[in-house]
Amino acid sequence: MKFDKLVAAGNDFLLFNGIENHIEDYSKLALNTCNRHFGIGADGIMICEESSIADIKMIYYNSDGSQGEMCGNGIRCFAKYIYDYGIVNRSSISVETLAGVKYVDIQVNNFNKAEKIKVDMGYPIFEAEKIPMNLNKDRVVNEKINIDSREYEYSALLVGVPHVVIFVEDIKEIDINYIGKKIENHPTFPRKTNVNFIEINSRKNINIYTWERGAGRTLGCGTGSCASVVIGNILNKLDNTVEVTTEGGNITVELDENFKIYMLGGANHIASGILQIS
Ligand SMILES: N[C@@H](CCC[C@H](N)C(=O)O)C(=O)O
Repeated sequence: MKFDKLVAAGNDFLLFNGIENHIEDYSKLALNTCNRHFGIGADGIMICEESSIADIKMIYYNSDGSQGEMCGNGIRCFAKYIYDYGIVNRSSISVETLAGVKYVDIQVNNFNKAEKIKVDMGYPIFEAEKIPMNLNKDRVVNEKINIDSREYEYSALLVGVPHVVIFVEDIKEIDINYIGKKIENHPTFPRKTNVNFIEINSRKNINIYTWERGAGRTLGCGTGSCASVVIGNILNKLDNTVEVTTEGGNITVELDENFKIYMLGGANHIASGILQIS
């Protein structure tokens, strides 16, 4: 079966055409192909399928074989894949995801290939119950969580997938592999969570380190970048338009006055190949 590898902000993905191929088990496909030693290597996979409510359906699985409702860097790669291969022949595309229909605008280069992609990410969800969390609160802002003997001040919200946002003075001092995994699996989050550590450079620029639910440490996270800007804005630490510096590249996040989120960034095609199915 043909695969393509794309990357956005250092978050790498394998894309498969589910319209042309019958794929038996997406979870197994993700586990096998994302493995960086025995597979191709990626943070997750996406499959395109026909949609009855949008131009196209995006199915997302993390590298551990779990399904994700949405992926911010992923949807930019997905849009590039769909546009560049002419699967949908328009530069404004609606994409069905498990987190609702997302609207994507593609800016093309001189070779008629997708270069910059703007995604209307919709509205964040703040109610603890819907994130979901074992808490009864309308907003989870500046709550406390204990990991081993240390207390962290965190905020949580749903931007398609659950996110925890923690502001720190120096992100390099955080043992994200250890703390990220602990918070991901903390009993407060019955469906686990993504975890973002943020260092503020100015009201318009932050650095972010992310630990992803289902994928572990990644170089960037689109939904995590959006979640972090929303919380930073609520706490009056950040403006409405923020450049998010991930370890794999920059993403611009814009909020309107009602917290509707727009995410803008690039996506690159790395390779195409044939997967041997045994
Ligand atoms: N890489 C992501 C998020 C992918 C989904 C996530 N790990 C989950 O299942 O919660 C992004 O760029 O948003």
